[in-house]
Amino acid sequence: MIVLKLGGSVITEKDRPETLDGDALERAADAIAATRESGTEDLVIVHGGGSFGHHNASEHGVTTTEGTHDASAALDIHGAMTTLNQFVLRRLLERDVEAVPVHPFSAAARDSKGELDLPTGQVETMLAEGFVPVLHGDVIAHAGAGATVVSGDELVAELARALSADRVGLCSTVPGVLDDGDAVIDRIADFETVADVLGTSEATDVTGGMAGKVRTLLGLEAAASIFGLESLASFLEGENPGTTID
Ligand SMILES: Nc1ncnc2c1ncn2[C@@H]1O[C@H](COP(=O)(O)OP(=O)(O)OP(=O)(O)O)[C@@H](O)[C@H]1O
Ligand SMILES: C=C(C)CCOP(=O)(O)O
Repeated sequence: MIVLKLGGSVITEKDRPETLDGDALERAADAIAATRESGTEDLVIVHGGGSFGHHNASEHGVTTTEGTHDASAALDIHGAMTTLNQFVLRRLLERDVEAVPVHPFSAAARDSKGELDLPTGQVETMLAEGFVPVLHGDVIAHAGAGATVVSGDELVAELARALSADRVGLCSTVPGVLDDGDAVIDRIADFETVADVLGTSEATDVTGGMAGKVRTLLGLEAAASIFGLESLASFLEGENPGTTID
């Protein structure tokens, strides 16, 4: 079983609020549809926010740790993410991928230490019935903090653990994690050796950019790959393009 994240930076124009990158989303949907035709592996998709969600969260001062008790602020962030989710679902459905939504705001929560609790029974039943569940970064209730952001990367990690994923892929706007000479780093096994080159996102991003991504993926049992859109098809066909985090 594969857990795949479509980075918000790939499927949107991240520096222009609420702007889809329609071409990139179509290319991603084409690659997914092509492997669904031939493949039998279960697939769970998570997408990030890009220019949907991060701008709204930033305007309301909401991050993964700073919450809000203002329901309209939470709905503003959630609404941007469900709008993007509709675009993603539609492009997949147009290609006969049986994609169905799972909205984390209604399914997950954090405890007072910020630990994510994401029940996955519904995702497992969807998979067993042949659907492709599509989750997304969102706001979720957070004990003692109101509602905070949950990143697509956190959801990927939690799903990979709970569903014992065989493969985890993060399709981003870069061909992998880059070193200080902009070459793709093949393999990352610990945070400290790459900490100096890991930055945040160049665009508005409340969830930590590449540094947050690597940190989240390092704790996983399954190896994870970070790669660019040009390598999505090869990842889905079983290769390990870009950077492997294990
Ligand atoms: N060493 C690095 N190698 C590659 N990218 C890096 C590095 N340091 C910082 N970055 C930044 O991280 C970005 C990718 O992180 P980002 O969180 O934007 O990705 P995403 O998951 O695709 O998007 P989103 O968080 O919106 O879902 C790159 O576009 C780049 O600007
Ligand atoms: C900002 C929100 C609501 C979602 C963030 O998800 P990410 O783009 O995966 O970090």
